[in-house]
Amino acid sequence: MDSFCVKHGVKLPSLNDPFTQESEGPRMHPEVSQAVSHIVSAAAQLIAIVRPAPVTLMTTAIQVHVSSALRVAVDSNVVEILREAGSQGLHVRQISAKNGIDSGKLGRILRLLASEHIFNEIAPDTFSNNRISSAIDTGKSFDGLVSQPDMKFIGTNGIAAGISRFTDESVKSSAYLYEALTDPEFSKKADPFHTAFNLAYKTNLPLFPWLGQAGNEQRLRRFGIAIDGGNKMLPPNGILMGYPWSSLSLGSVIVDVGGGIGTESMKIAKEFPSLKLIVQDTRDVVGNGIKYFETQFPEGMSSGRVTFQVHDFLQRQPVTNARVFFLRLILHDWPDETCIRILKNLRDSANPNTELIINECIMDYACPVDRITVKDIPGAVGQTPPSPLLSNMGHARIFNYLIDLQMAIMLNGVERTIEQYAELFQKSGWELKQVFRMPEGHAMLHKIVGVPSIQSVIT
Ligand SMILES: C[S@@+](CC[C@H](N)C(=O)[O-])C[C@H]1O[C@@H](n2cnc3c(N)ncnc32)[C@H](O)[C@@H]1O
Repeated sequence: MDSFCVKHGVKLPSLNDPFTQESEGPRMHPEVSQAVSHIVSAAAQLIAIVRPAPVTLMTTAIQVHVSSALRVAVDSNVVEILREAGSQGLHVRQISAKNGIDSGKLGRILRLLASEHIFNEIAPDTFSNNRISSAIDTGKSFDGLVSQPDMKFIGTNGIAAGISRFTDESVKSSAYLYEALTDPEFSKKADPFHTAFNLAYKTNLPLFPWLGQAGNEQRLRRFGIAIDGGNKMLPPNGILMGYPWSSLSLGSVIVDVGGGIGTESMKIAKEFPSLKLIVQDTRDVVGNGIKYFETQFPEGMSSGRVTFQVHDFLQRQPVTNARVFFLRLILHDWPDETCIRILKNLRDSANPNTELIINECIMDYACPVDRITVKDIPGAVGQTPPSPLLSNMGHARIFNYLIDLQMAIMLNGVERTIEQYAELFQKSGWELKQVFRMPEGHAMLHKIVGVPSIQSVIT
C-alpha cells in the first residue's frame, strides 16, 4: 500500500483529514483496496484470537447501541454543528443548547462514538469531527436543517440518509428477527408480508408499499437517497466497469428495471450518449427520479435519451426491444419464487439479442469450496484469499453478510451465491453466460450476465 502511494504521489488520508469523495480515490484503486481488505480481515481475525471469548461475545451482543448512538448524532445534526464550530470543537453543553438533546446523555453518546473512531473527544466533553464523522455531513447549515428538516438529505452525498435509515428502520426491525423466525405463522412464510419489519412496525404491508403510504414521504425520500449513499462504498463509476457498454450499437435500449431514482442510468447515459435508457419503478419513486434528473442532469431527459416509466416488475414487461435488462439491487430484495417471476417477465419480453445484467454482490462460504457447477463460466469463480484468512475474507466483506440479514429482516430477501443465481436463471429461461467481477473491496457489486437459454428460445 505504501509503495502504491509513493509510486502515484498520493497519500492515504489520516483519521483527522476531512472526508471528501475525491480523497477516497487512492483507496478505490484495486491494488490498495485489496491490501485494505487483507489488513481488515487479518486485524479482525487477530482480535478474535487475542480477546477473551466472553468479552468478544458480550461486546458484540450490545454493539447495537453504537447504531442507536449514531442515529442520535445524525438525526440531531451533531456533525453540522461541529463543522460550524471548526477544528477547536465544541463543548457538549453548547451542542446541546443547539440541538436540544440532554447534554449528559449526549456526551456519553459521543464518547462511545469517539471510542469507535467516529468523532474526536479533544478535551473532556469537547468534541470535533474527524474524517469518519465528517462523511456524514450533509454540507448544509444547522439553521437551514432546522428550518427545512424535510430537505435534510436532498442534494447530499446520501451517506447521512443511509445512516439515518439503517439506524432507524433496520435497527428496530432487526430486534424482531428471532420473533419472526419462531412465530407460528411468520416462521412458515417466506414472503415480504411476514418479516421482522412487519412485526416491528405492526404493518401488514411489505416495505415498499409501506414506504409509499401517506405519512411516510420523508422515509421514502430518505430511502432513495440512502441507496446513493451506499454507492459511496463502491468505486464511483463501478457501473461502467467490466461489461462492454461501449460495444452496444447506436440507440440500444437499456431498461433499468426497478431503477430507483435513476442514479446508475444517469452514469451510463452521461458516459455513453448513444444509448437509450428507460428507468422503471413505482409511481412515487419515478416522481422523485424525475425531480432528481431535473436538478442533476436535465439534458438527459430533454434529449429523450433517458425516460422514466411507471412499471410494476411483477407484471408483464412492456419493453420488447431491450438490448439489456439491467437489475441493480433488485433480486436481493425478494425470495426465490418472486425473483423467478420477475426474471420470467423479462424473459417473455426478451429477444435473442437481449442480455440480462444482474448487478449484485455474490456471497461466499466462510470455508473453501469446490465450485463444480459453475467453474467453466468466465468470472464465476472469485479469487481465494491467502491463508489463514477466511475464504470469504471475513470482516473485510462483513457488510455483505450484514446486508444479507438486512434483506431477510426487511423483505424476506436474500443475497445469493453464484450457484443460486445460476439456478434462478435456469428456472426462469435464462442462462448464466459470464460474470464481470469488481476488484476486491468491502462491498462489490458484480455484473452477472445472462442470455435467453437455448432451450427457452426454441420452445
Ligand atoms: C434497493 S432499490 C434499488 C434501486 C436501483 N436499482 C439502484 O440500484 O439504485 C429497489 C427498488 O425497487 C423498486 N421496486 C420495489 N417493488 C417494485 C415493483 N413491484 N415494481 C417496480 N419497482 C419496484 C423500489 O421502489 C426501489 O426503487
